[in-house]
Amino acid sequence: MAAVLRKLIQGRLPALAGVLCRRSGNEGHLFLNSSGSTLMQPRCGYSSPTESVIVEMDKATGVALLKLNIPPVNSLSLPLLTELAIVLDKLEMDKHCRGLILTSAVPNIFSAGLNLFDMMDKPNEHYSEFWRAVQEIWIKLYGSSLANIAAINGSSPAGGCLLALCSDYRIMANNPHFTIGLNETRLGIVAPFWYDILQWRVHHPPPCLHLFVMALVFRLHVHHPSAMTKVTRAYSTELKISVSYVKQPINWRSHEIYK
Ligand SMILES: CCCCC/C=C\C/C=C\CCC/C=C/C(=O)SCCNC(=O)CCNC(=O)[C@H](O)C(C)(C)COP(=O)(O)OP(=O)(O)OC[C@H]1O[C@@H](n2cnc3c(N)ncnc32)[C@H](O)[C@@H]1OP(=O)(O)O
Repeated sequence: MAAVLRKLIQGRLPALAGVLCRRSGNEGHLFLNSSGSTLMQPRCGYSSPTESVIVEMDKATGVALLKLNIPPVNSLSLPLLTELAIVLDKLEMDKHCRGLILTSAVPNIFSAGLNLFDMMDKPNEHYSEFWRAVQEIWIKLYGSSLANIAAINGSSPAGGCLLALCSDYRIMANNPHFTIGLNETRLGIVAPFWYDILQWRVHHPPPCLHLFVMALVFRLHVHHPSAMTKVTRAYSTELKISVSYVKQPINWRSHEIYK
């Protein structure tokens, strides 16, 4: 398992899509266009520079690979947040989808955080709309019923880091040039109180979560699918417990865990 994770974080994340497609046989690529509708693409490897969120769905595993695709730095602009929200809604409603991996199609950058130009020289209505969109992504990702992993394949400052924190689990490429953290505090931008929830969860991961995520990653990479079936059977109880742990209620402050 350590070897699998090492592969993942040594810059091979983009290859994951290929792995998923080769494995599934009946794969499709789901793209969101600017009007919010999705287009199925029958081929693996297709890419369009105009699509801001690329979704590659592996029907065999029920895992969707989401790639942020707004060069140069995947900054979280209002249009990107809106498109991402639509994609998350669609996946949430897709009964075949069991999990998602959030990553980037832009080399060396996961996300540069909130789009700075959405936070300056705009009317107040824009700020309200923008902030609502930021909170919506948090609620959709953190509150999702799908298992979700952030595959951080590049730098991820500020809101990019927060975006990754919304996921159940994070794997970051081991590259000394990739940075992550809340650099925006230097500008006086302070994350709101609900950021505590994410921070707390990262520092106190439920023990079973590791097993659950390891199983998911293993499922994606293993060359013999039957091996995974055995693992799933052997650890079925742990997996059930994991799933119940993964999605802590958002109003978790009342949860015993916080007392
Ligand atoms: C959605 C979140 C949900 C979870 C929410 C949970 C809690 C949230 C609570 C609060 C959120 C508030 C806190 C967050 C605040 C922010 O995110 S503020 C944004 C702060 N971001 C930054 O400071 C990033 C600054 N950028 C960099 O450090 C670097 O650009 C880089 C990302 C490391 C990439 O470096 P490099 O490859 O060298 O590229 P360049 O620096 O040359 O940049 C290329 C062009 O991209 C423009 N750009 C960079 N960052 C942004 C940005 N954030 N917004 C808009 N544009 C950006 C940069 O200006 C360059 O443009 P030009 O080529 O010069 O035109």
